[in-house]
Amino acid sequence: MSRVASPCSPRIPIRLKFNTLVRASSAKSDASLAPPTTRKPAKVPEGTPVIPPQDLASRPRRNRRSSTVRDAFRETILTPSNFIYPIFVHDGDDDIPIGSMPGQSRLGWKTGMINKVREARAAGVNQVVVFPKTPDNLKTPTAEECYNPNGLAQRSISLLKDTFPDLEVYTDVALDPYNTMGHDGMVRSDGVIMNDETVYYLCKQAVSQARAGADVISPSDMMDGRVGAIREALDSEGFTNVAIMSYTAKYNSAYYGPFRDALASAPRPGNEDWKIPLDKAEYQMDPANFRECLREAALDEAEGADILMVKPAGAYLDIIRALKDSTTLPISAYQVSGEYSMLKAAAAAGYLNEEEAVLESLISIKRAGADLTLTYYAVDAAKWIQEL
Ligand SMILES: NCc1[nH]cc(CCC(=O)O)c1CC(=O)O
Ligand SMILES: [Mg+2]
Repeated sequence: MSRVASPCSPRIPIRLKFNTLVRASSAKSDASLAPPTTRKPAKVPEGTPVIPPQDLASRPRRNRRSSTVRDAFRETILTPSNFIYPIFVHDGDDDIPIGSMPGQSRLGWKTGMINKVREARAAGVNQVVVFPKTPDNLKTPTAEECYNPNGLAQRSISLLKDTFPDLEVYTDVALDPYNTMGHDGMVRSDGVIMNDETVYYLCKQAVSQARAGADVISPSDMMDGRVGAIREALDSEGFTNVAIMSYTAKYNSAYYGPFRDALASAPRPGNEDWKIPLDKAEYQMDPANFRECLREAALDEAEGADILMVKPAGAYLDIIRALKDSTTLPISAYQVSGEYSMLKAAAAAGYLNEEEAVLESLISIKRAGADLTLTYYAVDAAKWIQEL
């Protein structure tokens, strides 16, 4: 009995010869299309058509046929040591749930923060990034509170390092949590966000965080030249071991909404006298653009960044892959508040299996090239991974 050639896969002569021999000696009926085996034959549903097998040299499904085989060939494995957990702190005692981010709270900077970090460490997550919620009365147009040695961020960093010396503490460098106008930089009356004046304060902010014990300074502001300026400021103060994780390709994204809610840091409307842009398009990147990410990456690398970040993550996997291929520096990606809240909302509505969808999103980010992932799911995901 001769086999039916598949129209798209040419016959391979050697296979045909072997096949013909086998068929010639044993083929008698349709039943012989099943391979000879001493194992009990599996049943097929009634109505299954009896057809000769396709003549395929390659059947990718062979490498997916059992969980042992799938485990053996899995390229991307999540580990909690790649996660960075972003925490929000406030200058009070109680933890205050964040409405737009179910499951996340503004933690009391003492007890709540320490308890949460202890829980994260128990799950294997030993890296955090700290975001302070500045009380309104401490905000100014030029954001001096950002480098207050006794500010909330500085106190929180200190307490974390005193309590957990081996915890890797990342800090946020930008003016928006301290700026009355809700921008990452200082705003001029014509609505221009001033670059170099802002960088001067970012350097003071970075040094104050290093003095408090920070391990990694993370500028999230997107001002030009800030990585080099911060590197120089840190070095000149003796902090040559403090690293910089630059928000290199940070896009002007709607997915930051819940975060701005959490910190009450959204841009405020201005007036005739003082124009305040209601978005961050002047400094964050246009989501429509790709090539700019390579330019930003080359600059940050030349200026001395230790880690390059892409943000957001899920909708920017092409950017993660491009940076990964353009540098030998480690790449991080930030699964931002909006990505978290979308997954939470869909899970709460019963539209998605939360654990499966979240782990898939994190695998995809890592597969795209992220060495580190900042995610509000860090602790949950670490626990799920341990249970797998
Ligand atoms: N410097 C601001 C900053 N740092 C981190 C985030 C967003 C993080 C998130 O959405 O989870 C933002 C928001 C923004 O740029 O407006
Ligand atoms: Mg830049």
